[in-house]
Amino acid sequence: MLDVRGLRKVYEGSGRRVEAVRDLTFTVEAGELVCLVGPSGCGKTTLLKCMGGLLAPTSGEVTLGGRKVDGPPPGMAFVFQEYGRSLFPWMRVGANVGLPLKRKKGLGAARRGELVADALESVGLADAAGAYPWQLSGGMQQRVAIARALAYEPDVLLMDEPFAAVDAQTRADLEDLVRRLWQERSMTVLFVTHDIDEALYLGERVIVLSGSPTVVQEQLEVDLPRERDQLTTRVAPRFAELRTRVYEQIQAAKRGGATAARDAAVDLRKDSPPVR
Ligand SMILES: Nc1ncnc2c1ncn2[C@@H]1O[C@H](COP(=O)(O)OP(=O)(O)OP(=O)(O)O)[C@@H](O)[C@H]1O
Repeated sequence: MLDVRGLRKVYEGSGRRVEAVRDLTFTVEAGELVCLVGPSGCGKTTLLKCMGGLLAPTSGEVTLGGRKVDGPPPGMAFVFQEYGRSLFPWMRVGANVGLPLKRKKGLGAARRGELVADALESVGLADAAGAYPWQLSGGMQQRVAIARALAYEPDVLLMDEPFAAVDAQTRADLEDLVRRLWQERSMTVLFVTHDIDEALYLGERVIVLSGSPTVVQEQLEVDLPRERDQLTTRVAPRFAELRTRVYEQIQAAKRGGATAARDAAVDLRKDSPPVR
């Protein structure tokens, strides 16, 4: 459904040339929850911006439901890392959440109000509509950002390291929130993180990226039970095996770039879960 083919992105300008993404090809099926994990600076944000039509690739293409993405597609919503910057401080929470709905044609004020209330309810902030973002904690502000994406009723939700700036306890709660919302709302979710444990806890599939210039190093199915729990899932022997495997891949990528990483992938595949 969401297809990335031969995606390459080179930044040029100010006497600097950076090949951020070299050659990325993968597919995310409708209704999947896929995590992308890779070392810092490997081009994860660049990739998401290209997927969301916010940045034009140098070559290759992204298609959504067979249509080429060349601007933000209807039905796609984003949640970024910097919740502090993504919410307008002079608008109340309800107005922030309702803002993108103005892009949806033919939506009356009453329906907009329902969608906002429903989204805030979904993230446990039903009573916060009248507050200003700066009156809320960091974790609550990130919930507001998630509610704003949900109110839009997206088919596809792109999340770019959304929990990097919150404390560990809040992060665990927000991870559980994402899994619950994904199950309840049947959305396609693509979640970018540099945190291996987070990728494995959340994802049904994990795509491991190499260091920059980036290629897809490996994709693995997360064959953990669908019902996950912060206590039991993270200490399961299978979770530890998967974590070791992804960690090895990322280390190989850092040591020797994409080629060494692909060699490591071949070794690891001998006793591995299904790889697409
Ligand atoms: N607008 C830009 N102009 C020039 N170079 C850029 C631009 N944006 C990103 N880059 C470069 O592209 C590379 C990938 O950056 P990107 O932010 O996509 O990586 P990332 O994996 O999201 O990083 P991190 O994990 O640290 O957030 C980096 O070398 C970065 O300096």
